[in-house]
Amino acid sequence: MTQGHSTRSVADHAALVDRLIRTALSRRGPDTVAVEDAHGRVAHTDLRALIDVPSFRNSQMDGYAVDAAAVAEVPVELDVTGVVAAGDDGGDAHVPGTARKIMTGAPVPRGADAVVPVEDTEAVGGRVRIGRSRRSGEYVREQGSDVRVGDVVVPAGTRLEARHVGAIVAVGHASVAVRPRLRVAVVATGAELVAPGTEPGPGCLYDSNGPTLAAAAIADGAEVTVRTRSTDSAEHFAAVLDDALTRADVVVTSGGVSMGDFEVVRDVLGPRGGTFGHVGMQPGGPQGWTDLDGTPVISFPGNPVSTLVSYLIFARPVLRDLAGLPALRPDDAILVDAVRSIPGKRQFLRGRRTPGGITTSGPGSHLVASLAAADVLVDLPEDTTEVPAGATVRVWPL
Ligand SMILES: Nc1nc2c(c(=O)[nH]1)N[C@H]1C(S)=C(S)[C@@H](COP(=O)(O)OP(=O)(O)OC[C@H]3O[C@@H](n4cnc5c(N)ncnc54)[C@H](O)[C@@H]3O)O[C@H]1N2
Ligand code: MOO
Repeated sequence: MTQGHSTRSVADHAALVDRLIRTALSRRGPDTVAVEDAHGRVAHTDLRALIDVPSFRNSQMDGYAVDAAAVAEVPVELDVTGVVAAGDDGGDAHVPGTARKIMTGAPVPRGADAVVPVEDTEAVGGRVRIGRSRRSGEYVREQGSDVRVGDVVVPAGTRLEARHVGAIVAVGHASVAVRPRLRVAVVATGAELVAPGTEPGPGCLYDSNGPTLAAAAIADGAEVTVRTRSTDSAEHFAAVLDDALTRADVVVTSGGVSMGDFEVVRDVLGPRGGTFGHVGMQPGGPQGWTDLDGTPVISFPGNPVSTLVSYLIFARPVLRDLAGLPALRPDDAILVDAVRSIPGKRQFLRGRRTPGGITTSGPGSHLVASLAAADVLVDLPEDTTEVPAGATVRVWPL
């Protein structure tokens, strides 16, 4: 990608960013975390059962443990030989032709093979009248009927949701090996930028790209370990960058990549092996990337819409995949009004779903409030120049 000459395709640049970020993360080994901290992490290996579940035969109902043969003919009255509660051991073996009161989850006494729910019984002194017959196995949860020792309970690569955490605890794990979480440094550049909550001087504005990129990376499962700003001084940017490199697997920068006199990102990273040029899209044309001894620096253009669209197209898919989050898929939708597109560039318009179809906002890359009002990106292919009202277009969720 040579400045001003060649233009890379969106797909080529996306593949490059994907490879750089995956390679960077692959240098880190798995983390081991307590099961309490495993939610939202991604299983590094297949998680197998360390014990059978259930680990002992137990009752599915509050009722009476019996041998099915004793209740084949009903009604019948049986002697009650005791009570088994959850947490008890199974007690003495069952004597055929008797009943033992039993609670849900309590071990079924050896020799008993069915449970009659309490609703179908009536206590009569020290005996119980059984009003309904039950077959062998009814309301008995057999050992290993859910999972057996050694079975895979959660495959490698699964993002651990509440249900997975419950299952891995139930099968005996106290800690779990998970993929490392991608550590992202966000560096916004520009002499004009001020922190939220401070008074912008003349010509200055709030740094909205830094918080945008950090929020987006967190939403896509990464850990944002550095959030910082640099002026357009090469010394300042180099110092900020060198610090970020010690704390992150990937550095994302915004601004300073186009053709002005103060393009600090390009000026500092170009001599360190960076590549800066154009990708055939709008917004987000100017892009850069640098491999700093295995830590990729992905450089997005500074316009707020360009920064976020660049992130969504180039970084979001790989971040979501590394975090075990499902890939976002495009839909087809109807355009309310006709739109134009720049020939030779893939265009991403900001759109909003309405009952009548997708409405679009202006194409300007500074329209940060219109961006907030949008909920889809309308994806127009390179060869499109005009799309009439009522046409079907491809839209991505924002
Ligand atoms: N002669 C040319 N000029 C420009 C070209 C070009 O090809 N030739 N490309 C234009 C396009 S497209 C874009 S996009 C921008 C990209 O410029 P930079 O990446 O160098 O970004 P800056 O100049 O630093 O800033 C652009 C714009 O965005 C505002 N900005 C920057 N950072 C932030 C931030 N963190 N939060 C909020 N707003 C930010 C900045 O104030 C500028 O208005 O270049 C065009 N020019
Ligand atoms: O590509 Mo710039 O990103 O059009 O505004």
